[in-house]
Amino acid sequence: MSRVLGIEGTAWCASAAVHDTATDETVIESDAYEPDSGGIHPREAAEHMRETIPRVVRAARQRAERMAGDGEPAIDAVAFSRGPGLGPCLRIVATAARALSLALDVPLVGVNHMVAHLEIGRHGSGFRSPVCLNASGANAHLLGYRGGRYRILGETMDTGVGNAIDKFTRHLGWSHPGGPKVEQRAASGEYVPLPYVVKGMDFSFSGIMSAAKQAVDDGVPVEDVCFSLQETMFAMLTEVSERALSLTGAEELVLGGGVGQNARLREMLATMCETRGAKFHAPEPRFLRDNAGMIAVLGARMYEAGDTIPVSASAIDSDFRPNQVDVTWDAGGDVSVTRPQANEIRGAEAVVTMGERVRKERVGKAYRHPTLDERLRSERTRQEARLTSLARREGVPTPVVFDVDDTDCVLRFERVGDRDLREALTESNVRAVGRHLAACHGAGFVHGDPTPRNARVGDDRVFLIDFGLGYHTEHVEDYAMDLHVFEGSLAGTSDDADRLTEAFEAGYESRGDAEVIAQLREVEGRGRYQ
Ligand SMILES: C[C@@H](O)[C@H](NC(=O)OP(=O)(O)OC[C@H]1O[C@@H](n2cnc3c(N)ncnc32)[C@H](O)[C@@H]1O)C(=O)O
Ligand SMILES: [Fe+2]
Repeated sequence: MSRVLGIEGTAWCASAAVHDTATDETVIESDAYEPDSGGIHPREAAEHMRETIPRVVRAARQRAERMAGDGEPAIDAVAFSRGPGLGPCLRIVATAARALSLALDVPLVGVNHMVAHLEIGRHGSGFRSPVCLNASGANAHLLGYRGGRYRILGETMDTGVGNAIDKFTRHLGWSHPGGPKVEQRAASGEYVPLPYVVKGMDFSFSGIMSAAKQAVDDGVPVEDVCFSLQETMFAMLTEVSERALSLTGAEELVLGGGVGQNARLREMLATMCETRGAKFHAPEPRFLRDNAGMIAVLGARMYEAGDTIPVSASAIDSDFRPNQVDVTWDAGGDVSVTRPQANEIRGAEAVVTMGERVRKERVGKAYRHPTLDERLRSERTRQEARLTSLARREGVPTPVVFDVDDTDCVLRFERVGDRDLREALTESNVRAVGRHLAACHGAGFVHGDPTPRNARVGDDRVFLIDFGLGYHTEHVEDYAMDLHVFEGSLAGTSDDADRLTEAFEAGYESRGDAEVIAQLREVEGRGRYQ
């Protein structure tokens, strides 16, 4: 049993909290930085931390003393947000934490802010092996625990979800944070189409933000743009969450991050989970937005697992990624991969009935706006039929398409393979996938969602299926993204990802363009905190 004081201050929220593991009580003292105009200015934010951290820490210490029994130490350890975040802010928080740990002579715990955003949901729900959606200011990603670390199953390729919304509201001259204001104005809006960009479990917000700004400049009512922004961005997040549940076989979803305070996002995720028969948990708002409570809760778990650091090794890391953290506490079981196949499979998007032939119906999604829903379903049905046939002509094994109905969104295919690649993850099979993707790219299109689930293995061939997210493109970046999606799903689902990734790339290189592999390295190395 322990009582841990946590300190948070990665960007806008100066906060200190105490978590008592005996009573499961968490008290939080916060002081928000509110810029006079524009977005967060790093120097002003750091100034805010300098001014307010001592006060919130003092208040939290007083609360800890009141919680402690007679003769008992009030605080057993000091935990702090080590990153990611704004360097000048992180340094002030770290300095305060080090000083307090030395003064009280208690251990120091360095917490990853993003892992804290999701662990607070796991703590509150009691879920064992959830998929976690972090929808915060500077980030947006899907995580699943496997083999000692949280793996990034999917993430934004550019801006974090909250920052994207805030950039849009800055264009309108609204003050920071923009998220709550967009939610308010959306209440009276109507749907207008905006770009919808999902690549496997990755996604991008840059196109939609420019389109939203342009729409306002063109005179589209602001309420309508706010409404559609939410409908589109949150449908993207819900779709990738569903795909992650489907790919990993997980049956629990937890939400984390400041954007999780948005009622429409929570509603969409809850509806999606209910339809799938999965469980959904969103922490209460005080634990969703930045707060030191989540730092104290995870800090206490780490402290009890002996995961403390000496002051000399407590440097901050402004790009600290969640998959860099060695999980020392009980993070539940690995998300599983393969499950027995039934004749009716509910994938992320469609109901697939396997008879002599395969019938695939893209069913309506109750969570998304009907107009958007119809558009996505019929576009993807048509696209899947076209690209499946085109890939065959390029020598890639794919099923024959017998029938396309883009009104009811039903396709009928030849049945191929006898299991999917998740159950046959061998080097030679992933090498074949590499070769097949190279052939598609050579013909000027991408698959769009190449995961082990979308490859079927037969006696002597590996078939690609499910081209619904594919599109024609000449951009090397798009080809690299295709590879990135496949490699990401290997990392998320296999314990042997490194060896398989190598084989996959060797297969690609045997047919494909070396420039694409070079671009893939670029994509992987890109700092995504904007
Ligand atoms: C690295 C760290 O500093 C960063 N934290 C962060 O950005 O604060 P957080 O509290 O998790 O999220 C703030 C974001 O959450 C958005 N937000 C707050 N209320 C919202 C609402 N009702 N609807 C939509 N967005 C909302 C804000 O506009 C802002 O962009 C992060 O976790 O990425
Ligand atoms: Fe955050």
